[in-house]
Amino acid sequence: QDGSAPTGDNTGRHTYSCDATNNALSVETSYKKHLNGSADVLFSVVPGVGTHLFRYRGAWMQLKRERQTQMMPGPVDGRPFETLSITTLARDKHLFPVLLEEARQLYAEAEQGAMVVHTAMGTTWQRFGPPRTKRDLHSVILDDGVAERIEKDIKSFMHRSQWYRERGLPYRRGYLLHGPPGSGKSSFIQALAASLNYDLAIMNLSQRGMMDDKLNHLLLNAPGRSFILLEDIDAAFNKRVQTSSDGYQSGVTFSGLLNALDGVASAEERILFMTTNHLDRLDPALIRPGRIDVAELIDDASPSQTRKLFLRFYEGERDEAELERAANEIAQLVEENAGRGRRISMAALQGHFIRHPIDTVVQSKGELFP
Ligand SMILES: Nc1ncnc2c1ncn2[C@@H]1O[C@H](COP(=O)(O)OP(=O)(O)OP(=O)(O)O)[C@@H](O)[C@H]1O
Repeated sequence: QDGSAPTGDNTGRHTYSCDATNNALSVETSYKKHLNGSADVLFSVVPGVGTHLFRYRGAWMQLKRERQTQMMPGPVDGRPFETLSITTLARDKHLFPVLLEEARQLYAEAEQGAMVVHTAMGTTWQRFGPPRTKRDLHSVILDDGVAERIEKDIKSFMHRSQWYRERGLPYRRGYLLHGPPGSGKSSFIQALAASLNYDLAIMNLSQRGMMDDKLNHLLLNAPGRSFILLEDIDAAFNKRVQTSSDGYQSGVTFSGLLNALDGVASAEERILFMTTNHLDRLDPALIRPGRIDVAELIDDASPSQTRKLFLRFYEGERDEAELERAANEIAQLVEENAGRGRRISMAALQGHFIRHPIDTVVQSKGELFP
């Protein structure tokens, strides 16, 4: 470390130079903060800014890493532009395509099986931590037919770019998932994106400093091949413009959201998901083709979801007939309580299954509806 202030930003990616001279290595640190407050820190040693010599398949090559003062514009993460130049003797130049192809493959392997999550920071999108392991779509259990309907719709949209283009329509689709907390809205969107090899760009409209113009800019400059997720959209306009004690203003207005959704059409595909716990608080003007094309209720646990979640959790721990009996018993309890207007979220059911091994899960079922 050369004692200078780290370059970087609040995403947690910092680069410290080991040495100001050439051939220096840099240590790149990235951290990912979890919701429970814990953090993972990763280090990697990379060639620092300057000139480096290395051997590749018997040939000497020179790598020059230069950093410009300008920052990368648009949906990337505010890092400076860099140029990497590789030089070798003319007799070894056939190795360039080999080296680039190997680099491409290594990159693809590292990203495979993982999805990148971007979050909105100011007016740019930033990668949120290292790529995440993809969640299996079948691990999110929605009520019968719901997941299949959404999946079918989105796949059909993905095959219709030509159709939209020929009719001069903006190539966009909007989905609204509404329902109580802990029903799997966010988990499903994340798993669906992963299953279709898309990344996720998450934005919360009520986050500090979010204003109409920022929202518009972020939507227009969303990262490529990503689902955009606007969380808790109702929370935003209930507050209107707020000024906190430090004079900081934030607030997205309803007309600001409509403008951003309708914004200047680009040829790029846009797949937008919105979630809310309160459908009744949304203005019907939102539900219009191009803004929200498909709205689905993602509700508290149904008896069928309860059964499936149970079987997924305890699969293989008893013989099938015994598991079926236990699953049905819990599902029946959920059904009886629903009849009395008492519902339970999938998140709460999951919590119960995590707390109890198969031996105690049925006898402690009373805890589900205290
Ligand atoms: N339908 C489901 N199937 C499997 N797991 C679920 C389901 N619903 C919720 N969970 C589990 O509960 C937790 C919370 O779920 P999630 O955040 O997706 O809910 P949500 O509906 O988006 O909630 P909120 O409205 O509060 O954002 C996650 O750990 C998830 O695995």
